[in-house]
Amino acid sequence: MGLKSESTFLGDFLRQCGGYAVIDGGLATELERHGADLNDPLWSAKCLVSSPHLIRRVHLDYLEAGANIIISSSYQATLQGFEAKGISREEGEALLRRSVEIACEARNIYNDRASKGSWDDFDDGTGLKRNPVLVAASVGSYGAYLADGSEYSGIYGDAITVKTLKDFHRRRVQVLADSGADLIAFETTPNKIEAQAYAEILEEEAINVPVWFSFSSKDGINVASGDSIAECSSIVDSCKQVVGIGINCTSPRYIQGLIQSIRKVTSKPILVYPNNGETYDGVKKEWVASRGVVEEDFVSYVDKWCDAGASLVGGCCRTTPNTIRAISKVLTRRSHSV
Ligand code: MET
Ligand SMILES: [Zn+2]
Repeated sequence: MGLKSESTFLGDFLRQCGGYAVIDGGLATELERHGADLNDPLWSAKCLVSSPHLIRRVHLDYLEAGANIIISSSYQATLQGFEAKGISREEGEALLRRSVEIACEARNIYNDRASKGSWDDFDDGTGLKRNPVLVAASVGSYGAYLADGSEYSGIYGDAITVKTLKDFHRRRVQVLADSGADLIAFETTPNKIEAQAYAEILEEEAINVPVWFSFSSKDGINVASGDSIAECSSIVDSCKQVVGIGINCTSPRYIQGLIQSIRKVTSKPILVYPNNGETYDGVKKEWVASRGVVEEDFVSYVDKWCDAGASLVGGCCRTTPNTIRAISKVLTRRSHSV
């Protein structure tokens, strides 16, 4: 894909979707809901080895719920994490590619079913029998690899620099760029040095697939580490490969203000896929429900996020196909009134 097409890539896709696109919901937490035990440093990537059929099934559930973009199971799949498990470099790279293949298989099954017309209720009145679908290859942050919840603190310690982060991420980004995915999704980025590291890799490796960046926040003002969301967004906005910027795995109640801050520094599409408002306890390795929002509340935010400037909306941890179905309804209604 040439660079010129990258500049219109997401805009063209959004037009095809009617103005708004639906991102899928939590992958790892949905795998757990289906019985997978992800208490492991590889988290959802553990299923790449043990139960790829379950990953495909969850992707398919999200497509059937209306998702236009499904995100691969490579979030916590790192060559370093695989090596710690005795998985060789070559096998690790094959597993990264496999995560994208599984998502593509789910898309094929979905397209096939749709073309056979087995979902009669799917025609939304536009004559479109099925949703256009992109596969995004997930890249989780260095904090995700640490598997201690530090993608929500962004505090990596003094020993971690832009250089060490580049060394950490470079090969995985190259492999995923060549995996056949439509785009790369840098997810849950918690600080400025990691945004900088990714941006430099994109430039140095002349990565030629579109990418999006999403940051995590725990106060609705800054990214998780306390670095300015405007500054982080500006850094990535200047990369030619970047087709969208946004927020994921952050409480719904913080999203609107963050969209407004991002909008001030970019004209690129804004994407949001919040979690359900619970917080992750990295020590106990569990989600704490205290301030979670119920599904109806989550969905009641969607119009506000779109009014503030978001055009891609989905869910992150602890959201489900039901959440995505409800988001899809809101966005379909908005698309028809554009
Ligand atoms: N795409 C990833 C997932 O849904 C994002 C996880 S954020 C901690 O599993
Ligand atoms: Zn999440």
